[in-house]
Parts: sequence; structure tokens; C-alpha cells
Amino acid sequence: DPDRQLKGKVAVVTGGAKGIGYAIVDNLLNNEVKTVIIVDKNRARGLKAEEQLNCKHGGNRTVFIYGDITKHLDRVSEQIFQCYGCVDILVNNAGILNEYDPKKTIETNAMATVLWADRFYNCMRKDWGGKGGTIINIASISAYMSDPFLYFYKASKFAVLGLTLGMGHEYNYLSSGVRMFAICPGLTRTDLTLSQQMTVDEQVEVFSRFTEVALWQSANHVGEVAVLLFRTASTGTAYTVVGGAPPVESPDRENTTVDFILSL
Ligand SMILES: NC(=O)C1=CN([C@@H]2O[C@H](COP(=O)(O)OP(=O)(O)OC[C@H]3O[C@@H](n4cnc5c(N)ncnc54)[C@H](O)[C@@H]3O)[C@@H](O)[C@H]2O)C=CC1
Ligand SMILES: CC/C=C\CC(=O)/C=C/C=C\C=C\C=C\[C@@H](O)[C@@H](O)C/C=C\CCC(=O)O
Repeated sequence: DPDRQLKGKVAVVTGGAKGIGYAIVDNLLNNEVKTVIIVDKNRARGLKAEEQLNCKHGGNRTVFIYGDITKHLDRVSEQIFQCYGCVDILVNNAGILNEYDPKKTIETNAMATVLWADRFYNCMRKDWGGKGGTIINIASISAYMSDPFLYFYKASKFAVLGLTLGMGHEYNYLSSGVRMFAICPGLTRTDLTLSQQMTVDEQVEVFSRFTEVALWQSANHVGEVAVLLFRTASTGTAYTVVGGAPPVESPDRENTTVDFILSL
């Protein structure tokens, strides 16, 4: 299936200046993607990533565009569509963890992810004149787990999973030709997990204990899994990737088929 081959494709990765996003960019470039556009609000890290990745992979295949996903969708998407067309792949990866700022958490992780997905979906969709594509949303195991931690973050990631299961549903794919799936990583060593904005005070002890006993993984593992899933994942699915292990389909997904509804 040519849609599942990376060779020659153009990808956009939000939040690709560091952490999981950077690892996804690096792995896409390792696998013959033609160009990766990093959109990030950290200008210094974005320029550094562009330089490092062009040094490593050559050919000016990495392009950094400064942008805050909560503010600059119009400017950045117009620039991208003008230079590269609707692109083949969008990785909605940029996200924050700040339990002291629920509004910013929802605006970044949920609202901006929804709006970026919508903008690129509409450009890519075959029934509106596009050529199809793939949108990968980076959710989290927090997107479906029931535990007492990080509840604003969890609310934002439930939204990302809901968007993926609905917009990416097979029924929509049949007309749009846009595949959408989510990756739900567990604890991954990045700056986000070093932040001190995680838990409400009364949870510090129990959360610390959880992070001591939980399985951790490298960002590069998530990057490798993103490439694997690009080649194998069906639309409207979500995959958990925890502790450096291979991905497994995320639990608790009840699929409502349109055939079933129409048969009632
Ligand atoms: N590190 C972890 O344990 C896990 C992380 N995730 C998710 O993975 C994604 C990436 O996280 P990490 O790499 O760990 O974080 P990170 O903090 O290392 O990197 C996030 C990147 O996103 C950028 N970013 C943040 N807000 C932005 C905005 N408004 N506009 C543009 N760029 C923005 C940052 O500048 C940074 O370069 C997030 O969505 C996070 O929720 C999911 C599961 C586990
Ligand atoms: C429930 C976690 C599930 C999914 C992973 C995810 O999406 C986000 C993880 C976010 C944060 C993980 C942080 C881990 C931190 C540890 O290294 C320790 O530093 C925790 C120690 C104290 C926390 C107290 C505090 O400062 O709030």
C-alpha cells in the first residue's frame, strides 16, 4: 500500500524541537521521508534541532518553522500548504504538563490538537480535492487509565483519544482517505517528566511512588514505534507503548459500526 510507505513523503511534526517529537522526526528521516517540518514555540531548540538533523541526515530535509500551536495555526498552515501542498503526514505531538494551569493544558493538548487535526484533515481529504494522508495524534496512557493523577492532563488526553476514535473512524476514512490513529506512550524520559508542575500537593508522595515503580522508556523508542505504526496501524485505532516494549492496541475501545446503526 503506497499510503503506508514513508519514502518521499512530507511530514509535519508539532513540538518536534525536543523529546518525543524530536525522536519521531529523527526516525522519519531514518526511514526515507523526504522532508520533515518541525513546528515549535521554542525557537532556540527548534533551530538547534534543524541544524543537528540536517547535519545527521543531510539534504536540508529538516525545516524549522517557529509557531505556537495555540496561536499560529493560520499563519503556519498557510505557509506549509503554499510551500508543500497539504503534506502527507501530520504528527500532532506538541503538548504540555502543568496541573497548575488547567486552561492552558486544555488549550494546548486538546483544543490546539483538535484544530490542527481539523485544518490538515480538510486539506488532505480526497472528497474535498486532496490526496489523502495520515494524522498521528500523540495521546498518553493517561488518555484511558483510571488513576488519581494528573487529572487536567488526563482530561486533555481523553479529548485526543476521542478525536482519534471519531474523526479517524473507518466510516470517515472511506470518504476522506485520511487515516488517523493515536499513540499512547507511558512514562518516557524527556524534559516533560522532569517538570515540577505535575501533582497537586497532596499527591506528591503517591505520585512519586508510582513513578518509581512504573516502567520507563526512551523517547527514541516512541519514535521507532511511530514508524512501525505508520506502516501497520489501521485508522481509528490507538496503541499503547510502555517500558520500551512493542506497541499493543489500547484497551476499552468499543467500535460502533455504521452498518450496525443502519441495521436497527
Ligand atoms: N514524556 C512522557 O512521559 C509522555 C509524553 N506524552 C506526550 O508526548 C508529547 C511530547 O511530550 P515530551 O516530548 O515528553 O515533552 P517535551 O516537553 O520534552 O517536548 C514538547 C515540545 O513541544 C513544544 N510545545 C509545547 N507547547 C507548544 C505550543 N503551544 N506550540 C508549539 N510547540 C509547543 C515544546 O516547546 C517542546 O519542544 C506531549 O503531547 C506529551 O503529552 C505522552 C505520554 C508520555
Ligand atoms: C500517570 C502518568 C502517565 C503517563 C505518562 C504521561 O503522559 C505523562 C507523565 C508525566 C509526568 C511524569 C513525571 C515523573 C516524574 C518523576 O521523575 C519524579 O520526579 C516524580 C516526583 C515527584 C513529583 C512531585 C511534583 O513535583 O509534583
